[in-house]
Amino acid sequence: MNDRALVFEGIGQDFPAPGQRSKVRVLDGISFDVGHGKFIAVIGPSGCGKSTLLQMAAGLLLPTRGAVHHRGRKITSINTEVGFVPQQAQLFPWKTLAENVELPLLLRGVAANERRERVAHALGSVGLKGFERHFPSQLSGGMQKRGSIARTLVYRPDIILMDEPFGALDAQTRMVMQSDLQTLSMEAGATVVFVTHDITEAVLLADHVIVLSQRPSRLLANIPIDLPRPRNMFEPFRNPGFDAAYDAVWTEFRSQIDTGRVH
Ligand SMILES: Nc1ncnc2c1ncn2[C@@H]1O[C@H](COP(=O)(O)OP(=O)(O)OP(=O)(O)O)[C@@H](O)[C@H]1O
Repeated sequence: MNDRALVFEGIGQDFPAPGQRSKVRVLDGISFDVGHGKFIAVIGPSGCGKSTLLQMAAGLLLPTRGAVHHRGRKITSINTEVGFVPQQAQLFPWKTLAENVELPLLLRGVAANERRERVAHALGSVGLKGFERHFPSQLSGGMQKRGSIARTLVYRPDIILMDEPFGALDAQTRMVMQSDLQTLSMEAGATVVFVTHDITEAVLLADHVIVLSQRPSRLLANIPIDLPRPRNMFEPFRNPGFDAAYDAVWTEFRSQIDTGRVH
């Protein structure tokens, strides 16, 4: 199991339902693993438990059944070796961009010289060199998002967990961010688990797409995406093999959308 960065093994999660005696089963027998340096996208209908899986990898929540292993070690408490970029990642408004990005290093007791170097490098890698002294209110939504990604990259986590990080961005900014993320993860050989609702985004970014069903959520498919890299994020259909890969994911996903539709 040590040769895998992350292993989800038979994960089940029941949550208390307000006003009811019985619990709600959210996840049911989910198993998949994440190889070192791989980019995994998790896709599934709203409320199926995608964020819940990420929280388990971060040790913020323990599964009702099964276990998550990180480098062969069962996660039983907060996992400080992963970086988490949540849906609504926010920078602290009273701190400058550089101070925001520096924060995880301060908390880890990294020396001032090294902090400066690593902050400069992280900001450079997300294209924010020159904005160090800006406050978040002086940055666009996309730049703030880049800042929150830099804040995660700066402490070099073993695995990066991203929960719909680009969901709130406009379409153009989103494509630029997807392209930047691909470059970053290719250069750094990063291991990424990326939650999204967007099939195109999943297919363009991932090495494997995990498709989950509606609640109680089961794993419908684990689809390898073998398109050559770098992939063209701006013109998805120009990537050779994109149509077939999109079809493979859509074929699994569509049944989940049809059954949820109100007629
Ligand atoms: N701490 C909790 N207590 C009770 N129920 C919870 C808790 N956390 C999540 N849930 C429930 O578990 C289900 C899955 O939530 P989760 O946020 O993981 O879904 P998701 O697939 O990420 O959804 P979305 O795509 O809409 O963001 C939801 O029905 C939610 O209400």
